[in-house]
Amino acid sequence: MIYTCTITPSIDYTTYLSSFLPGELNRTKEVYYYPGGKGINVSRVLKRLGEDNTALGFVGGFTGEYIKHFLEQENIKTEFIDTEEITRINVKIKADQETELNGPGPMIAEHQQQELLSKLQHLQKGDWLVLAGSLPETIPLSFYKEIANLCRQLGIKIVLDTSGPAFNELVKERPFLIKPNEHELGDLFDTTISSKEEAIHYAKKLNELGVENIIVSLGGDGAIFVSNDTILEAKAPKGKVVNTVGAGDSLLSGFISSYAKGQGVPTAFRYGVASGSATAFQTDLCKKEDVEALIDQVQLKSIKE
Ligand SMILES: Nc1ncnc2c1ncn2[C@@H]1O[C@H](COP(=O)(O)OP(=O)(O)OP(=O)(O)O)[C@@H](O)[C@H]1O
Ligand SMILES: O=P(O)(O)OC[C@@]1(O)O[C@H](CO)[C@@H](O)[C@@H]1O
Repeated sequence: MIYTCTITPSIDYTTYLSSFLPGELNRTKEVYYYPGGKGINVSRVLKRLGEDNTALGFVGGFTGEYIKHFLEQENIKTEFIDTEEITRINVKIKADQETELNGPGPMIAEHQQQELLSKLQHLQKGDWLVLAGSLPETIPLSFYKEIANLCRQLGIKIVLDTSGPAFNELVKERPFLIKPNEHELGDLFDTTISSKEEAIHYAKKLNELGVENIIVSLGGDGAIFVSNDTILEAKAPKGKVVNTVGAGDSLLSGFISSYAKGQGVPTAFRYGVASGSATAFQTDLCKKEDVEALIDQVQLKSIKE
């Protein structure tokens, strides 16, 4: 079974305008209220690609209820822990540029952290745990390490798509797979990544530190895959970009859904990149048929060191 865990979910209030003027009253006609947060996006895309999964994490208030209800409507199993705080609403403004306003994560009390650990103790050998989205600094780093240790003891594949100080610590715990974008990869090494060669160089360093598989997403330029014995470059399909929110989460979901079925890395990576682009080309997250329509347009190249 695949589990996702979103410590900081959101409702993504997504609106489209022909132009956005900061400091002015902007009236908008096209709005969407999507359940969001990276792990939740991964759950939604996995389900659309045919993978049953369970969404874990913390939600609260009327926004939390909305998220639970939305996911249940999509037949996604949820086992959220209730917070006393209202789950944040993130604002995504799509005009000539994409502007995002993400709220802070919730305060998670000690007993709520323990509740999550107890749920994780029921995972079985061979299960996957995708820990995705920002990790609040109000939770001690030791908690995230406890999660990683538990997964190692239980034989669970841990996948990380996160950022910040907790991410810096968690990469040392030898996760199975991580998916930074080029900025997040740069932040890990206190540097700026400005070329594919640099992305490969730093991804290799992570591999040497014990991360088994690294996917570096490069937006419209596609992505890089690095493991012990493989370096792949994938060029993304070209198309009209509508909303890139969740494109990285879709890339991860596509990769996991294919890999978990026993398909090899090149097939899974190609499927992942097609999923990321399929999401970028529409308002909501991609569906299976959108991904399959793009597969043949993903150009894969093996890179020799
Ligand atoms: N402009 C684009 N054109 C085509 N494909 C795109 C574009 N932007 C993103 N993608 C696809 O989505 C994948 C992930 O994109 P990106 O690197 O922007 O992820 P991210 O920064 O993690 O995004 P997010 O955090 O919003 O999920 C890319 O590898 C690519 O396949
Ligand atoms: O604030 P975080 O947790 O870093 O990112 C949250 C978020 O921007 O990421 C998702 C897209 O990847 C959105 O659904 C959500 O609003």
